[in-house]
Amino acid sequence: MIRPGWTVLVPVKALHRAKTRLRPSTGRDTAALALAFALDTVEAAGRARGVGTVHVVTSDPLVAAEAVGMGAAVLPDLGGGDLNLAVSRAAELLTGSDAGLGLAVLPADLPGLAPVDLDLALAAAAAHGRAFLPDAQGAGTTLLTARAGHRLRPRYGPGSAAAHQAEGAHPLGVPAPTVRADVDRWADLRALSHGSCGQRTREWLDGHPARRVGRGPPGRVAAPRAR
Ligand SMILES: Nc1nc2c(ncn2[C@@H]2O[C@H](COP(=O)(O)OP(=O)(O)OP(=O)(O)O)[C@@H](O)[C@H]2O)c(=O)[nH]1
Ligand SMILES: C=C(OP(=O)(O)O)C(=O)O
Repeated sequence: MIRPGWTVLVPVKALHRAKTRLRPSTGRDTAALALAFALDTVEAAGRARGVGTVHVVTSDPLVAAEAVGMGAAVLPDLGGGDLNLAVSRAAELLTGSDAGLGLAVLPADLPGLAPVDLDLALAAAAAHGRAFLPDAQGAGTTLLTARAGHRLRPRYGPGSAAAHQAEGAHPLGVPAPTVRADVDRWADLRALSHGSCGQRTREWLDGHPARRVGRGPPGRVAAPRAR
């Protein structure tokens, strides 16, 4: 059942292939950390008032099982390793049965995501047929939205902010730092305060004390350092 509000797609790469840029810092635990990031992202998205339904797009059975356990829906990854194709095919599956859906794509690496920030970004996105939120550095993209009747046309990858703007998506300038703070490298994780991370990410960090990240006051998301 699709609840009123934005239908959120969270693409999650197969864990054994995920977060390769973190491997130098985490070694074999990268899969467990990627799972923690993903589930914390899904949990926070589900708590945003403007979100109706969260769909995890994945081929990974463990991710799928955990997502269902959290009350999220799961869509198959039909992208064959291509993120943009995975997102587009998942969107087609949803809009094929309900053309009235507003869709929002969130990467699964936002462990500090605050529902209030996501609500702020989604409220701004509602004013545009298609919109996107650049990542903290400004060159990439985290949130990508398409109102009902508009196609997402995802262009994730290097330089995706410019690519999405070139495709006619409106760049959102709202102050929603936790929606922009995707974690690709260890420096990104260190820029988050321990208290602002989701529970699963905190538990992973607590299990790896040698790698404890910055200890800003709970809830503060420091401006991510340059990557
Ligand atoms: N379902 C699905 N999700 C993907 C795919 N590629 C990337 N993602 C997700 O898209 C978001 C951004 O992915 P990347 O940052 O490019 O990949 P990553 O695994 O997070 O990190 P790296 O391996 O270091 O590039 C993350 O949430 C990934 O899980 C894909 O082919 N299929
Ligand atoms: C996928 C993207 O970036 P990253 O791989 O750094 O998460 C993006 O910004 O479009």
